[in-house]
Amino acid sequence: MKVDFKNCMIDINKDYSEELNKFLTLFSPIRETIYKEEVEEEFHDEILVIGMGGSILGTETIYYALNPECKAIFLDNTDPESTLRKIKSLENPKVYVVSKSGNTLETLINYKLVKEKVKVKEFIFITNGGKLLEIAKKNNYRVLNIPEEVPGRYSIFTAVGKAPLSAVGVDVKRLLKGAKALDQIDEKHEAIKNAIIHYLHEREGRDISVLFTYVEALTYFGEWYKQLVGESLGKNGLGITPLLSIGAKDQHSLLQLYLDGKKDKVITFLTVDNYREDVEIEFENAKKYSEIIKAEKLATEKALTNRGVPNITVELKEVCEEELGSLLYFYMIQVAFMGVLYNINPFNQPAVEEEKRICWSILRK
Ligand SMILES: O=P(O)(O)OC[C@H]1O[C@H](O)[C@H](O)[C@@H](O)[C@@H]1O
Repeated sequence: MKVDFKNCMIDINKDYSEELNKFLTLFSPIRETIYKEEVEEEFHDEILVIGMGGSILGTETIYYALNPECKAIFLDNTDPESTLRKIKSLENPKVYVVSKSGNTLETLINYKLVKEKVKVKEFIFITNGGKLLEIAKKNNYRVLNIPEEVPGRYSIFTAVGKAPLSAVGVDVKRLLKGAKALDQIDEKHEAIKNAIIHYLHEREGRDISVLFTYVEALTYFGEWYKQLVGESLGKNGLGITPLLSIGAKDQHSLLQLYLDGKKDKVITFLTVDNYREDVEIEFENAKKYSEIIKAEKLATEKALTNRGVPNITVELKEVCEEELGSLLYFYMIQVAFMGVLYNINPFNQPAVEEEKRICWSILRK
């Protein structure tokens, strides 16, 4: 992957070595995960993953981006229509139940529903404790653990992602290879630079981070990015707001706002050099279909730049395991380093506990 900062419209003129040293200590448990290759699950032609937030979004990101042959269904919410439609489509799945705490309400109820309604080939629990570990022990399910010091939304390179992804045939070693390719972390690292750029813009009031993906296969990456940014940085009245847009179609819905609305945004284009599918077609001077969306992205980039809207382009060679491993690791570095710049803990999410307490009390009335 490569990052183009030419339209970032801000100068980095401070030494961040002190913050970098603090970051390297903070980030070390996450760095360790990309060097552990132990988890390889047997391939199965139908899997179901049950989880929430960091326990499922990374796996969905990679699955939906690569779109492997094997069928995978994800229960990541409690919407009855969607959940029951998914459950009805299952025949005899291998089921991964993923929850670091083991106490997440949605994961517990979705496990119970599947246990009662689906003929399951095998349950594998990826958890460190709580009610789920008790259930696993009682039913003698296989249990995989997550390094305790790795927060959920940074855990894609642990068994959380590696187990279900290897079960659907994703080449996890290539995923890790992509992350390792970005593991020489110094002040010149592009993720560190991108962190400082977004931090400095936020300090000047540009606190909305628009992820404008011109690759529909990376839509779920946007969901993962939302949680990573929202939960890591939204503390003590601080943070930036992640907003997902899909190119080229959002040029016809949100671009007016980005061009002529409040100047409170930093746009990140997410593109590929090579689309995995393409077709020859003559249209104006274009000879291939992919030339259209590339022209649209370039035009949008120029229009935003002409209006003084800061924008950065992150370009993957194409959507593949290595590039996805690099992309996820890039943003984990960026967001964790932004936590250091804000002097907050990017790895917890204390505020969400209040909602959970209230919900359990409602259900227990
Ligand atoms: O993995 P779990 O313990 O089930 O947690 C799943 C998710 O729920 C929590 O409430 C947090 O919002 C997320 O950071 C976490 O990823």
